Amino acid sequence: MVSYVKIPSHLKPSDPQGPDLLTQERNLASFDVKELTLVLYGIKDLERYHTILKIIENDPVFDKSNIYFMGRNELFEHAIKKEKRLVQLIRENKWKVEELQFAEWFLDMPGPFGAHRGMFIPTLIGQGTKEQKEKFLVPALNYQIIGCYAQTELGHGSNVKGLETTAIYIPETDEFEIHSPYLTASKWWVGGLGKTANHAIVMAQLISNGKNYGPHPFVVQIRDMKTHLPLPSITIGDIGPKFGFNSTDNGFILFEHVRIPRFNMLSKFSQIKKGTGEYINPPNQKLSYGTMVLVRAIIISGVRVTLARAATIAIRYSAVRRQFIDKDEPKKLEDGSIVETSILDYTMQQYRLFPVIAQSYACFFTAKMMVNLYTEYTKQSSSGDYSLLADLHASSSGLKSLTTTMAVDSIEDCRRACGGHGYSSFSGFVKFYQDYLPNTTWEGDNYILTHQTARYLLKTFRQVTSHKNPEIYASQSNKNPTISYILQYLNEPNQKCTAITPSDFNNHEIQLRAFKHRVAFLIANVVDQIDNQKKSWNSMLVEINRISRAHCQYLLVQNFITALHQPSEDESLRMLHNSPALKEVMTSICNLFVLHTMEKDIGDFLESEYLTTPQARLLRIQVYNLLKEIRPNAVSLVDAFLIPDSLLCSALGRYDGKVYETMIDWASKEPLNGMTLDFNPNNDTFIRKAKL
Ligand SMILES: CCCCCCCCCCCCCC(=O)SCCNC(=O)CCNC(=O)[C@H](O)C(C)(C)COP(=O)(O)OP(=O)(O)OC[C@H]1O[C@@H](n2cnc3c(N)ncnc32)[C@H](O)[C@@H]1OP(=O)(O)O
Ligand SMILES: Cc1cc2nc3c(=O)[nH]c(=O)nc-3n(C[C@H](O)[C@H](O)[C@H](O)COP(=O)(O)OP(=O)(O)OC[C@H]3O[C@@H](n4cnc5c(N)ncnc54)[C@H](O)[C@@H]3O)c2cc1C
Repeated sequence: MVSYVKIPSHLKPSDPQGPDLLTQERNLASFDVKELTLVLYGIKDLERYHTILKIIENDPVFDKSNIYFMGRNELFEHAIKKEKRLVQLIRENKWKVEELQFAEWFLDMPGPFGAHRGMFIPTLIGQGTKEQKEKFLVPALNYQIIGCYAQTELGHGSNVKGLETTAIYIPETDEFEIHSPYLTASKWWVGGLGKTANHAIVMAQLISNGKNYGPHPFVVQIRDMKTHLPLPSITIGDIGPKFGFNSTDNGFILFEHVRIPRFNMLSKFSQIKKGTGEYINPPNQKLSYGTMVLVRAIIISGVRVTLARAATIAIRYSAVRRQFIDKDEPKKLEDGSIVETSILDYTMQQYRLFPVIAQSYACFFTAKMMVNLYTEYTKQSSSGDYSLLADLHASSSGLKSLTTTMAVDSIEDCRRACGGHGYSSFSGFVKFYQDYLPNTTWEGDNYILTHQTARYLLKTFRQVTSHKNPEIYASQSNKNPTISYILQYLNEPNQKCTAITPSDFNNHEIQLRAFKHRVAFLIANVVDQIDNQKKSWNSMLVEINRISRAHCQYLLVQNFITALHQPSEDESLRMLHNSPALKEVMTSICNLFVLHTMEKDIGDFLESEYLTTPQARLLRIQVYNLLKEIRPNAVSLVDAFLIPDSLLCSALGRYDGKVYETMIDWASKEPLNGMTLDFNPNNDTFIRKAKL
């Protein structure tokens, strides 16, 4: 890229230690960073990581050096080129999902084929029959057709049952007629629809013989395969500029009595019989919502790397950045000179940032749990057993809500912790934050999703308590954490925390009891208000949100603690258990995650009377103790995430710590610097290109 400003060559580094500060930090580590990286990725995935990264970093099409200077059209064009190149690479290297996941992560650009891979293909796999897979999935996998997932409408997104697009069965021609009766029925927000896709999975109200059977998925060809123009009676457009995600063409579409063959209704679970229009019920009414459950689980699995990325930038920058001389503990160099303090040494900075590292590790263990639960569900459902669906839906909804909210809050916390430079695009936070933000809204608004989890929790509580002998559920409590904590609460509703010193709060049994007691207490309270005090659902929504959050925080805590203690067949966990140094640092991180989470929601723990006010003070002291304990390992803990510089795309978070050199180098490439100002105030075109 062209540099428009010549930087004077006489400049000496004002901080002689400069980037070496990171080396010094790295020397403080109490554990082997490579070993921890191996735990996080596993041997096979780490090999994949390096292979794919090399390919991506060496390909000029994926070059990101210009990315912060691009406008919408340029971004979109760039994204299309990347997508095409990615497809070539998939073909050339025969990449499978495992490789593709790394490639998409490293590319770090929401692209117009994202919904094709992330929504269209999974829906065909999950909801199509064998014949439908042959017709649609095979060409989709070969990129001969490009699809999108058109569910949300201008007027309805969260309320899927309220969608207005209709699919009416016409027995005479054995077709469905897809129609948008109102403006509000216009499909809206659909990724890849605006300019790219030629097929769509359209969620529409299925109507046969005058009866409405609710939303079902239909495959609709929307553009001509040769001209790429919208097919007759179909209106398509891009929805316009957005908060972020501008490299993707989110679109809208309206249908005017568009006919499609009956074959195009995805019919793995429910069908319409030819001619009679008879509806065949699915084994479970919610199976047509299957894609949402899968994608929520995938989103949860991705949170850990989002948090890791934010923490990496903020921690490295905080180690390099110095402000003020700490009067009580001035920082001395070997030659005795006093230098300003690294901002990472300020306890407030640690309090803001170390919990983000801890959240990332916590999400790592819960992602494993989510993948296991989803795999188990897939296994059982393939033989017709859908009994795990309710559990899966409840935990994936609540965890998607909790973890993505945590992620966006933490990205912003990390950005602010970088001061003024955090506001520059060069920090690596701006586009990252903008593109990540929709995760709190898509695949279910984060507040709406907590209703689903709470529904399940209340139902389980009522089931257990209404039984004459609640102990009947004891045999299920091993597998079902909700039943386990409800039973514990019913047996001992007045449990008290036994901690008498700050370090007692490191006891994992005390921690687990605190979370279990708190959530069961809150659920019991909501059940009482709804069932006995006859409060309406709406009047309880704040509490509904609170119990979902409390339940999911408990899951994160439980998964972390279990991972540290329980013998496991899992390769990563075995490596962790076999290394005392790793176990020690992970235990500190786990304690920080648990106690910081408690401290943030201390009101709940006091209200449930598990904690006393003096104990709440002790807990806070233990949080401060943990910050001190973790401080020497902070940089190494983020290094272990192994987020490559090419992905971070950050002047602040670079591995080598050359923050200031990069800031001015990138600033010199700002295209505005290649223009001169015309000072004539009467001239409208006051900016013109410089002759460089
Ligand atoms: C390689 C891959 C890469 C992937 C990259 C990812 C990129 C991603 C890019 C993403 C791009 C963005 C793409 C996009 O954004 S695509 C659009 C996504 N849209 C949404 O997520 C909409 C959110 N809304 C809903 O899901 C529903 O309308 C809700 C759930 C709110 C209500 O629904 P409804 O009003 O119908 O139900 P009800 O509340 O009366 O409850 C009735 C019963 O049903 C049960 N129930 C409800 N739902 C489910 C379910 N799903 N599975 C199993 N069960 C379910 C429920 O527990 C209850 O059970 P019970 O209590 O009666 O027993
Ligand atoms: C970048 C991006 C990409 C997207 N891609 C796709 C796509 O490819 N395909 C697709 O189909 N959709 C897509 N979506 C749409 C997305 O799934 C919806 O926006 C999302 O499901 C939320 O629905 P909504 O917009 O109708 O919000 P609304 O439901 O209108 O929510 C607005 C507010 O009202 C509150 N609210 C609503 N109902 C209740 C209630 N009952 N109780 C309490 N509070 C309530 C919500 O909490 C929220 O705060 C995308 C969205 C974005 C931002």
